[in-house]
Amino acid sequence: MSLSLKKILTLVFVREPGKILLGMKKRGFGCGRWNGFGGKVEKGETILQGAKRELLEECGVSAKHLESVGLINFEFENEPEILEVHVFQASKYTGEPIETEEMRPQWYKESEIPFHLMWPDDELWFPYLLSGKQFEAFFLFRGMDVVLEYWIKEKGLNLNSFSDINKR
Ligand SMILES: Nc1nc2c([nH]c(=O)n2[C@H]2C[C@H](O)[C@@H](COP(=O)(O)OP(=O)(O)OP(=O)(O)O)O2)c(=O)[nH]1
Repeated sequence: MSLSLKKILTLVFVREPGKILLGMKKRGFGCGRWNGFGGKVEKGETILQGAKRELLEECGVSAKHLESVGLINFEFENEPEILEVHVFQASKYTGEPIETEEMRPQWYKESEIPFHLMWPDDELWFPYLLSGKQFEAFFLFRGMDVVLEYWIKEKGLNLNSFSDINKR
């Protein structure tokens, strides 16, 4: 039996027409990078509940409805654990974003997303998120900065329609 350890995580992007809410991660994993809001799903909660809880905890925004947009598996070279990240977007929400101990939120125009200050894979799948296409993706990292291999496919399409299969 192969031992694959999977950690289930959430990632939520709050959207307004032409704008997206990002947060500067102030501590822990991904510190110093702009990202959506999210974290580990806790025991006893659903993925959706976990996503809403993290969004509220990290920036004070309460999502009325979350739409599922993506599923990304991350592997890190020489590490057994796989991160399964469930990506959502919220366009209906209450509350104004506030800074918390974990995140400093800021609205960005969709045309001015600071990819050079984000996880390097984000630039590759954001086009799907921004154009409202559901997607699945896989990234193999060396450390935190180098993507060794990846694929991205639009959900619902078959293997022949992979939009990217790459080795770098
Ligand atoms: N955009 C983007 N987000 C990522 C990548 N990898 C990755 O784990 N994330 C997200 C998923 C989660 O939202 C977040 C990591 O969660 P976390 O470790 O901060 O979880 P947490 O808040 O429960 O952690 P903790 O500090 O409370 O222990 O980063 C990536 O490559 N790109």
